[in-house]
Amino acid sequence: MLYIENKSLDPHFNLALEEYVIRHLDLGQNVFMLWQNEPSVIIGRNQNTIEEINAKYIKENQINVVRRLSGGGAVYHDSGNLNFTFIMQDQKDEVNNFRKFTDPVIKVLQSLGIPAEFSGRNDITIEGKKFSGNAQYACNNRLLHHGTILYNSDLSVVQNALNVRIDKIESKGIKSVRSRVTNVAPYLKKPLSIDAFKDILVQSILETNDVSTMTYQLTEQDLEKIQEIMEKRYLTWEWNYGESPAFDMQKIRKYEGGLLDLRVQADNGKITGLRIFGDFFGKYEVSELEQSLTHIQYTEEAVRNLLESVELQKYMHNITVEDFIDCLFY
Ligand SMILES: Nc1ncnc2c1ncn2[C@@H]1O[C@H](COP(=O)(O)OC(=O)CCCC[C@@H]2CCSS2)[C@@H](O)[C@H]1O
Repeated sequence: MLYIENKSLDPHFNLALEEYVIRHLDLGQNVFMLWQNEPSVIIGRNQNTIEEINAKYIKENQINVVRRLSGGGAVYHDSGNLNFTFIMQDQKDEVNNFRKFTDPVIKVLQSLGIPAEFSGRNDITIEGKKFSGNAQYACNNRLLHHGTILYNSDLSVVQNALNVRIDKIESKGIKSVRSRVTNVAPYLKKPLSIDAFKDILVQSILETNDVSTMTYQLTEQDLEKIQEIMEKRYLTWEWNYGESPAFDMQKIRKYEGGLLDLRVQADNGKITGLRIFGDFFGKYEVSELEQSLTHIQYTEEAVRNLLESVELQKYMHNITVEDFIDCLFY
């Protein structure tokens, strides 16, 4: 097993690094990595991004939203959350064997006096509260297993960033399990910094006290390729939002000018169908507006541009562009 040290806190870089290692880097050995992100929501491969995030909170708090290659639900990361990744050379038959990868982590925690246990489908918990979610991705006969460890994250943000009014949305995407979460650090008998915890973890996984002899340093060439992957995928709106599966949604809100009721169908990040109801009145048929909004990108910017260009007041005398945007996106 080789260790790749990675100090980046950029989720786009970190997910591109994982992809680079599993798809392109051949070190002739299995690889282990530990990494942290600045505040980010990491969306599962088959999820509907818009459904998983609290868009308003995410914008106000400048939280990144990035989709990963592995399946499963949406999770929140900040620098108090430690991620671990195993990339196995030839592990077809290990797919879905989560315990093989969570057991070594559980062992370390137990050695620190923490009653951690594997639970359910893909979690590690303490006293029934989740602190680690795990997911896998297989490619070219290799297997990537990664998991989170909430060490000393801001748990109030976890709830806020992922908090969505699910009742308003019906989706074909996979919904996250909104389970109760906890940090690890408060359970330690003696306080330990996240860096010290990292050292203990990597030494245990690599079964050595001298990690440096088993550490691979990324080369300039590696970094260039990671940068390429990052730009082609993880920094694009198309990947992070556009990949979302089709969904149907109804949003009803009351504004100063009256009720607004929007029914939206979207696919691949585009609005594919829209009906507008409510107690507004205008000079023109609202179906004209519905048609203009259909087939444009399902982004705040695209919708705002369109609404401003058609003079919304012609169709809905008493509803402002801001009301419409609020109803559709927040
Ligand atoms: N950081 C973190 N760690 C553990 N659990 C979390 C976290 N953030 C949120 N949650 C809780 O888990 C559920 C989602 O659980 P669910 O089981 O739906 O999804 C997962 O666990 C996916 C794990 C992906 C791990 C990858 C490893 C590196 S990149 S991301 C969410 O609604 C919260 O209640």
